[in-house]
Amino acid sequence: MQAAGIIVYKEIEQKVLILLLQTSYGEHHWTPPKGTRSFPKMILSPILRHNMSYQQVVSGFVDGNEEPLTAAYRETEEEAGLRRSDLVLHEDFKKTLNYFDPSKQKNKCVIYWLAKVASNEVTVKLSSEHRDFKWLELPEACALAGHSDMAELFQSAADFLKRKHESFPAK
Ligand SMILES: Nc1ncnc2c1ncn2[C@@H]1O[C@H](COP(=O)(O)OP(=O)(O)OP(=O)(O)OP(=O)(O)OC[C@H]2O[C@@H](n3cnc4c(N)ncnc43)[C@H](O)[C@@H]2O)[C@@H](O)[C@H]1O
Repeated sequence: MQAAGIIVYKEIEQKVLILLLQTSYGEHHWTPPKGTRSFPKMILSPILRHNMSYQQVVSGFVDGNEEPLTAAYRETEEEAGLRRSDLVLHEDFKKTLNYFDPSKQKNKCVIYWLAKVASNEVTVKLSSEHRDFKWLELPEACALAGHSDMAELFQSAADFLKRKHESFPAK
């Protein structure tokens, strides 16, 4: 099972705050916006949100896979209400998590990108799949996500940003 998502963050007073969403189902766990490239979403979402014709969508589906980054953007918009234009993507950050999903009894592979909000004024709008969201500093985000591989991912994102800031020092 393949999924894709985006670690969305904002910077306030030189603090990096990571966006986590809490599911409204199951164990109510917290993750960044992400999701599986599922058939119903692929069919309905472009039709409803992007005015694509049914034929365009079906031919895209039959032709192969939705690009993982496209899926990551789509999931972020569906789950958090943040559009592509609300985000500034770090194209050189891309990491994969592999784990066993106990609820679906399947191995899962999730590709994550990293993006900063274009403006700190953006508003998160949840879908019915989530019941809460938080912007958290690294230690709190790691604790709430609750999985060591996710904590390592957040840490590698923080290290990546630190290196970037160091290579572009403030004047
Ligand atoms: N328990 C449930 N009850 C009812 N409906 C449910 C359900 N679980 C999923 N659904 C349905 O599935 C839909 C969403 O499915 P998807 O469209 O597949 O979206 P997703 O965000 O990838 O799903 P999910 O929350 O299951 O995945 P995650 O990997 O975080 O989490 C999957 C599992 O892996 C664990 N996990 C998450 N991240 C992990 C990590 N980094 N390492 C190890 N385990 C991790 C989580 O704790 C969780 O147990 C929902 O709309 C809902 O209808």
